[in-house]
Formats: sequence, structure tokens, C-alpha cells
Amino acid sequence: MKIALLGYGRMGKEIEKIAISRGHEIVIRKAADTEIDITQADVAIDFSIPTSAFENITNCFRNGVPVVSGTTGWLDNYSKALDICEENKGAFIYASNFSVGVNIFFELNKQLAKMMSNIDNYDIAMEEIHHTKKLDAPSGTAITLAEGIIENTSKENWDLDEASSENNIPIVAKRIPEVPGTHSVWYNSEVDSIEIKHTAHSRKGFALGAVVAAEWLLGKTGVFTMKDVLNIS
Ligand SMILES: NC(=O)C1=CN([C@@H]2O[C@H](COP(=O)(O)OP(=O)(O)OC[C@H]3O[C@@H](n4cnc5c(N)ncnc54)[C@H](OP(=O)(O)O)[C@@H]3O)[C@@H](O)[C@H]2O)C=CC1
Ligand SMILES: O=C(O)C1=N[C@H](C(=O)O)C[C@H](O)C1
Repeated sequence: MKIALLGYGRMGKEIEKIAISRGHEIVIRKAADTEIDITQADVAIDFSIPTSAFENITNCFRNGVPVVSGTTGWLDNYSKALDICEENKGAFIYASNFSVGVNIFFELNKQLAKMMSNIDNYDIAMEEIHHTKKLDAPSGTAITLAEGIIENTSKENWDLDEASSENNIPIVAKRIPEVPGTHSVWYNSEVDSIEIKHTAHSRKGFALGAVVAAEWLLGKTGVFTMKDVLNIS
């Protein structure tokens, strides 16, 4: 496949290595405000910045190029992007986290939330830890985890404040140099705690997942998720 990398930072460079090792060619490496002709590419992979993702993605839809996006912090415009995808009969996969491990962890989190939903005396808490260069907080992955809990419990929202209200899930976002991404969910009671945790050891898992998603998306029309790609039921 001829791949356009929309965003050529830490993730763009990691994706390039994996894409080349799987026999693909990188035809575009887009950083800030570069003019590109997206129609040269068979597929685009967007790992850019929150303020540019929507424009990058919708430019692909308007030019008939399937797009995989992992950029976080732009989801206020997600439903608008889906409308533009549909209008143009585009192909799209967004995931807050492309690693196989985190996508399993998302399902585990929902199952645990369902089990805990009728049990009293446990307080939910979440933590995400990332490198100090990260622009957004909480992480997209933490928001997806919180949404999985909200779908399955009486919690109504998430909150970056530890002294969150009873109906909200408190998320603590820590920034520590070089950490690729660690997410924990706790259920704490007076007598014990249950913890589930995912630790990324590098960015390789995110990058491989994004390339596999791009390979899977080629030739399809519509909006998909990593559950479709990984065939998780
Ligand atoms: N879903 C997932 O699995 C994962 C998601 N992410 C997310 O991916 C995004 C990128 O992360 P990361 O690679 O670490 O960040 P970086 O800051 O290393 O890279 C972002 C890149 O985007 C470029 N950029 C800026 N403006 C534009 C634009 N208009 N069009 C295209 N590119 C642009 C920047 O260029 P310049 O340097 O010139 O400004 C930079 O090269 C973040 O939102 C992060 O949260 C990260 C890891 C995994
Ligand atoms: O910015 C990062 O680095 C990461 N961002 C994603 C997120 O916000 O969840 C995924 C991963 O945790 C790394």
C-alpha cells in the first residue's frame, strides 16, 4: 500500500518503520501546515495534533482516501467527521488506542464494570500516566475506559478532579518523562481493592495496530472500530 503519514512525530516515525517492514511504501510525510496531494496515497494514517486531526481526516474523505486516525483530543468534532465520511462514502477507523492489549483491556474494563455495578461500597478511580510531551489530558484511552464504565454503571461522567462528585469517575493524569502509556482502573473499598492495569512498554503496539487497521480498511466503505479489525465480540 502507498501510505500517507499525516503527522510525522513520535508515532509517525514508529508507524513508518513497521509499515516498511510489512512491505508498504510511505508516499507522504506531513508535518505542520505542509501542502500535500493526498490522492497519491492508497490510505492515510493520521497521528497528528488535536487541532489538525479533523482537517486532515476530512480532506481524506473528500478525496476518496481511506483514513485511520489515532490522534486524541479532537473528538468534539467526531460526529461532524462521520457526517462528512458518510456524504463522501468514505472509509474510517478511529481508535483512542490501537494496541491489541488495550483493546482487550477495554473489554475487560466493561465486563468488570458490569460485575461491580450492583455491588455497594466500592469507589471507582482511574489513573493514566504518559510522557511529558503529551498535549492532552486525560488521555483518549482513559476517556474510552471511563465511557466503558459509564455504559455499565450508574456513573454519569468523568472528572479530572480527584475530589470528583459522587456521580463522576475521578481520573488522575500524571506526566513522567518517556512513559509510553499506563492506564489503571481501581475499585476501592474499606476492606480491599480490585485493580486492572495496562502498561505499554513502547509505542510499537500502537503503531502495529494502526498499520494492521489500514491494511484491513483498504477497499472497504464505512466507519469501523478496532473491534471490527480484531474481530473482538
Ligand atoms: N491511538 C493510539 O493508539 C495512539 C494515539 N496517540 C496520539 O497520536 C497523536 C500524536 O502523538 P505523537 O506522535 O506522540 O505526537 P508528536 O507531537 O510526536 O507528533 C505530532 C506530529 O503532528 C505534526 N503536525 C502538526 N500539525 C500538523 C498538521 N496540520 N498536519 C499533520 N501533522 C501535523 C507535528 O509536526 P511538527 O512537529 O512540525 O509540529 C508532529 O510531527 C497524539 O494525539 C497522541 O495522543 C499516540 C500514541 C498512540
Ligand atoms: O500521546 C500518547 O503518547 C498516547 N496517546 C493515546 C491516548 O491519549 O490515549 C494512546 C497512548 O496511551 C499513547
